[in-house]
Amino acid sequence: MFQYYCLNPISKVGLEKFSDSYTKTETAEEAEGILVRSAAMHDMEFSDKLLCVARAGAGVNNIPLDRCAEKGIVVFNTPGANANGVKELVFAGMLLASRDIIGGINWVISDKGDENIAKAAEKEKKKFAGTEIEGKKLGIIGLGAIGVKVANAAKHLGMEVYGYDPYVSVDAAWNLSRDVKHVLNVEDIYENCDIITIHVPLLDSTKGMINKEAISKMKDGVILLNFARDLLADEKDVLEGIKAGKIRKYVSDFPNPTTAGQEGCIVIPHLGASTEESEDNCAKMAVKEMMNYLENGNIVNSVNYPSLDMGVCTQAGRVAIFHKNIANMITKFAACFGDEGINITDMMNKSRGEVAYTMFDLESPAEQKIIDKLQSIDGVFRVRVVK
Ligand SMILES: NC(=O)C1=CN([C@@H]2O[C@H](COP(=O)(O)OP(=O)(O)OC[C@H]3O[C@@H](n4cnc5c(N)ncnc54)[C@H](O)[C@@H]3O)[C@@H](O)[C@H]2O)C=CC1
Ligand SMILES: O=C(O)CCC(=O)C(=O)O
Repeated sequence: MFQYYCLNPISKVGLEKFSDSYTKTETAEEAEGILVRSAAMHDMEFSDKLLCVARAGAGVNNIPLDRCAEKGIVVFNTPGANANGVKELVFAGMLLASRDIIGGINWVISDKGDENIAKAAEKEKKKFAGTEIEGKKLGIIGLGAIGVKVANAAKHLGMEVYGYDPYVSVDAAWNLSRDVKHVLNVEDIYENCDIITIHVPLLDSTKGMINKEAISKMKDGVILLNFARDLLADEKDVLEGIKAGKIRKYVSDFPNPTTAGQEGCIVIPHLGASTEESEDNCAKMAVKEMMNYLENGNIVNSVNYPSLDMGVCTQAGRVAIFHKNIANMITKFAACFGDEGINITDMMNKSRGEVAYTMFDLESPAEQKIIDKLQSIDGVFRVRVVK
C-alpha cells in the first residue's frame, strides 16, 4: 500500500486514477508521494518516508529541487498538460489590453438603472475603443509548450509572429508554424513587436529579464503579457514604463501589492491553468508519473532526476540508488551484490548534472545488510528497495 497527500486541491478525475493500492492521507509526514499545484514548499521539512513530489502543472519554482534531489526525493511536473488553458487566457489578455473591454463593462454596471442606457452607450462607447490584433507584430519569448501554442494560434489570427528561444526543443520546433520568424536575439523582439508575451520558467537566469533596460528597447505603446511568473519582470520598472507612456498595458496572471489595482495593469488571479480540462490533464499525468515511480522505480518527466524506465520488474528484486554523478559508483554498487552472490540481471544508469540514478534488477531479493552497505558508500543519497 502507498499513501499520498494533496498539498493543494487536485482534480478528482486525476485522483480516481489511483488504484486500490493507494490511500489519501491527511498529513504530509505519512505520505510516500505529495501532489501539489502552486503551494510553496521551500520551508517544508520532508519526512524520511517521502519518495516523490508530483507538481500538477509546469512551473516548479515553488519546490526546493536541489534539497529534494539530495534526499533522493524525485520531483515530477506535467509538461504541456495545461498549455492550452494558458494559451487561451493569453489571447483573452491580449484582447482585454487592446480594447478597453473592462472599462466598458464597468461603465455598463455603473449605469445599470438608466432606462436610456442603450442611447447613452452609443454616446459613451468612443471612450472604450481600441485596436485590433490582426496585423500586429507579436513577440514570444520562450517557445515551449505554451509559447508554441500561442505562436500557432496567433498566426491563424493574422498576426506577424516573432519567436525567441535559445534552447528550443526539437519537439517544440517540429510543432511550430513555419511562418513564425525565429529570432536569435531577444532585442529583435523588443525592437520590433507591438505585443510581447513571455513564456519561460522562473530561473536565476530569467529572473527580472523584463527590466528598465529591456523596456527602453521596446516600441512606444507596447503591450506586455506575463502569464509565466511575476518575478520575470522588474514590475517597478514596468510601472515606470506605464507612467512614461512607453507601455500601453501590462497584463499579468500574478497578483501582488506592486501591480494590483495599478493604472495600466490588468491583473488576473493566476487563472491560466484554472480550467476543468487543464486541471484534469495535469492531475492525470501527475498521478500516472507517481504510480509508475512508486511501483516500478521508473522516472518520467522529472525536473531533478534523469529519465529512466526499466518497465515492470519481472525479477525477484529491484533496487534503486540515488547518488552523486561521480566516478566508480557502479563498480562499487555491483560489488555489494556480487559479494553476496546476487546476480544482476539488468541495470540502467542515467545522470543529470550533479546527480545520478541507477536501478538494478536482481535474481534474488537484496537483504538488509546489502542495502546498508550500499547506503554507506560515499556519494549515495538514498537506496530504495522497489521490490
Ligand atoms: N499562468 C499559469 O497558470 C501558468 C504558468 N506557467 C508558467 O509558464 C512557464 C512556461 O510553461 P511551458 O511553456 O509549459 O514550459 P516549457 O518548459 O514547455 O517551455 C519553456 C520554454 O522556455 C525556454 N527558455 C528557457 N529560458 C529561456 C530564455 N532565457 N529565453 C527564452 N526562452 C527560454 C525553454 O527553452 C522552453 O522552451 C512555466 O515555467 C510556468 O512558470 C505554466 C503553466 C500555467
Ligand atoms: O496549478 C495552477 O493553477 C498553476 C499553474 C502554473 O502556474 C504552472 O503550471 O506553472
